[in-house]
Amino acid sequence: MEILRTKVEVRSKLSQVRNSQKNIGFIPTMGALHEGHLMLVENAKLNSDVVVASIFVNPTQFNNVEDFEKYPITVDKDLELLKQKQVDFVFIPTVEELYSSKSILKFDFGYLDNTLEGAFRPGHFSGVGLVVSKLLNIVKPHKSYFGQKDLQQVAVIKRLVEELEFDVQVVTVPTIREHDGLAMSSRNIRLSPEGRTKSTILFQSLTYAKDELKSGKDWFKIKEQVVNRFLHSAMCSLEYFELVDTHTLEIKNSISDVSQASICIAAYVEDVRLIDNLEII
Ligand SMILES: Nc1ncnc2c1ncn2[C@@H]1O[C@H](COP(=O)(O)OP(=O)(O)OP(=O)(O)O)[C@@H](O)[C@H]1O
Ligand SMILES: CC(C)(CO)[C@@H](O)C(=O)[O-]
Ligand code: BAL
Repeated sequence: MEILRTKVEVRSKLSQVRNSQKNIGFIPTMGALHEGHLMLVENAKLNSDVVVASIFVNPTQFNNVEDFEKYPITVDKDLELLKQKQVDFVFIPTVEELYSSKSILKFDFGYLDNTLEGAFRPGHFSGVGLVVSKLLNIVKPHKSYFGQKDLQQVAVIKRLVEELEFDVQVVTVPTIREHDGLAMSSRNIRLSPEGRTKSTILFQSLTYAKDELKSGKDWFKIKEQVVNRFLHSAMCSLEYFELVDTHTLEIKNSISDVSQASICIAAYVEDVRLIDNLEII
């Protein structure tokens, strides 16, 4: 496995790969790797000749300074895991390397910027759009892999790729969970043992709502129950709990007029903000 730190190195190594007619699979990450990230790598390994991962905690996508400063960093362990998975190249740029000039470009993803994550994290998707555009332009992969855990991010990136004509296929990989259902996330390691136990409320709320919806219960009643459950749970506070069209992320009040629906949740457990979602149909 080769570690690349500059854009020049990445461009030079990967143009050789492309010239030898090999396919490149790319997994962008912010590090603090877990089984969810490794599943993206495994998918890439199955479908590409050469696998490239990046580790970069992108400052422009953080709307909250404390969240940025507390973002877990475990580079040595990450490199060990990527090596075990036989990743070919890892790109680890510094902030100066990717943002050599202070960016003035902003992305506006319209509706996607004003709902769910967009509404609670102003500027977040603009930062994601910016860094993903940079990474795709530097790595020029044939396929790029993203987790379904960040459902809205997938919608944003698909839109970015479509509108800016990036020549890449966006592949979505299902969410990998802990044994008790908690979606794996780098931020989980910030939870105290008690917070970790309480954090199952997210997945439990999703599965409860899915079962109730399937048995015909009214969405507003289900949502009320979930809101109440959070109000009675010390350490946990709900930010949103919404039924959406899986593709457009449009908010729905029932599953009667959609072909694919998901429930999306964001909640704080202690001071850690967690998100998750579950496909309903
Ligand atoms: N549990 C998971 N299952 C599948 N993919 C995941 C999972 N967690 C993260 N990913 C995907 O891995 C990629 C890199 O994500 P990132 O490095 O932000 O990790 P993360 O665990 O989502 O961290 P956090 O949510 O704390 O920011 C993204 O495409 C993300 O959707
Ligand atoms: C796609 C991404 C690597 C961009 O920084 C990040 O948002 C993430 O890890 O999901
Ligand atoms: N995986 C999402 C990245 C973020 O929370 O900023």
